[in-house]
This record gives sequence, C-alpha cells and structure tokens, in this order.
Amino acid sequence: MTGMLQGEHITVRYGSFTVVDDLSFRLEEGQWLMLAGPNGAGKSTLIETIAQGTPYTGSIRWQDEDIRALKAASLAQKIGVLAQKNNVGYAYTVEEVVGLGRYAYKAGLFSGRDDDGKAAVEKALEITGLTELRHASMLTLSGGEMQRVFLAQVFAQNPQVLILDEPANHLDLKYQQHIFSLIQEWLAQPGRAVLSVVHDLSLARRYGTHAILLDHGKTVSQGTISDVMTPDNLKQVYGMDVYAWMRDMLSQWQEPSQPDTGI
Ligand SMILES: Nc1ncnc2c1ncn2[C@@H]1O[C@H](COP(=O)(O)OP(=O)(O)OP(=O)(O)O)[C@@H](O)[C@H]1O
Repeated sequence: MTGMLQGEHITVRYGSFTVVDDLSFRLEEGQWLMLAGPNGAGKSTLIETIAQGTPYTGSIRWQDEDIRALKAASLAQKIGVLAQKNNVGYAYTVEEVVGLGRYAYKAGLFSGRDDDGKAAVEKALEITGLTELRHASMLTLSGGEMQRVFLAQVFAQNPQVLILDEPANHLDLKYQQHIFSLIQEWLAQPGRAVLSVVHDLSLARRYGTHAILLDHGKTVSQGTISDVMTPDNLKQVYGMDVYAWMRDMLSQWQEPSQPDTGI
C-alpha cells in the first residue's frame, strides 16, 4: 500500500558523520507518527530533510511522486512544516507572520490573489488563541506566544500533512493540551496525517498512533505506539527505566487526603 508520505533508505551525512542512517518510514492517512529518541538522535535532521532543507540520499515520495520533482509551492500545499528553530528578526505583526503560510496559494510573486487566504488566517488566529494579539509585534512576544504564531502559520497553510518539530516547545500545560487536542481534531478530517518530534513521551503515548524510536540516526523500533513504547525499547534508547521514572513522577500527584473531621 502506498502511504501519503514515505521515505526510503534516507541517509544524511555531515562529512564523515552519519546523522540519519538508512531510515525508512510510511505515513498513512489518519496516522500521527511520533518521532522520539535522545538529544542528537537525528530527529530534527529528518524533519529538515523532508522539508528539502538538507542534502540526502534515498527517496522521499508524496504518494507515487519523488518530492524532489515537486515545485516548492506545490509541496507547501501538501506538507506544512514547523521547524524547531524559528525566528523573526523584524517587527512583523502576528497576523503578517501567520499570513506567510498562504504564500503557496498566491498566483505569482507579486500577486495578492488568494481567495481563501483571509478566512484561513482568521481561523488559524482564532484556534491558536491569537486573535487579540494579531497586531502585536513578533519582537514583543513570549516564547509560547511565538510558538503559537508559527503553529498558526502552518494551520493557515492548510496542508494535508503536518510535520512538527517539538510542537509543545515553550507551551504551558494549558496550551500543550489545547494545541495537541487541536492537532488531533485537525487529523480527524479525511486525507490528513501528522508526523511530529516529541520529547515528552506521555504526550507521544496519549496522542500518537505510531512511533519511530531513533538513536544515533538509526531506527531502533517502529510500528504502532504501543509496540514501540515498550520498557525494553525505551531502556535501549534512553539507558534508563522510563516506566519506573514515569510512575515515580506520577506518584507525587496524589490528591491531598481530606482532613478527618471526626464526624
Ligand atoms: N549542520 C550540521 N553540521 C554538522 N553536524 C550537525 C549539523 N546539524 C546537526 N548536526 C549534528 O547531527 C546530530 C543530530 O542532530 P539533530 O538536531 O537532528 O538531533 P535531534 O535528535 O533533533 O536532537 P534534539 O533532541 O537535541 O533536538 C547532532 O549530533 C548534531 O550535532
């Protein structure tokens, strides 16, 4: 079966250092594929590679077509990428930055025509809780607000696949829950899929349908979330008993016991 997006034998090297080593994946409609693994495992490099920002060997295909053959605007209508390192060095407003997500739909470089653009930007601002900040300068935002702006930009882009590098970055707990639930709702529409890098394994388990565990650029395990996130696989990759650590963390959150009133 052909996936929406699939990579075969992807290898990325920086000089003699192999950062991603013969990795293959298939992302199908309705799947949320979580990419997990320790610092330096190659997760962001894989995302950059899919976004065509890094030279690689192997192939990445959109349905049956090698994405190297697609024009940038056509690729941007299919795949929306949230990079890990986002920055805006000028005083653009929130809505201007979100509006950049519509670039792929403009008829030409200097054309302002994008009939659905305004509504897409409005909706993206609204669902990410940014409507009131729409005229704020990017230079004045907090880290979490800025992260929401870049998420809004990929939503405004209205792609079929979201590729998100650490979407929870800088988000407080309320917005982690809000944004992850939003992505889950977005995914419930036909013809969509998500691939994301996550460090928080609880978020991965809660929202992911599938996972790839990466270590030193190599796939240690891939498959359904429950087949991948086993104690043995996690121990191999993180060098610790992740299940025991999670239980230990959770045990601190018992509800305070009610005082005994003697009645
Ligand atoms: N342009 C580059 N030149 C040389 N080495 C690089 C370059 N970019 C990344 N690396 C190295 O490749 C390895 C993988 O980096 P990458 O950012 O993909 O890891 P990651 O799994 O996303 O890590 P983290 O969890 O810390 O974000 C690291 O050892 C990094 O130092």
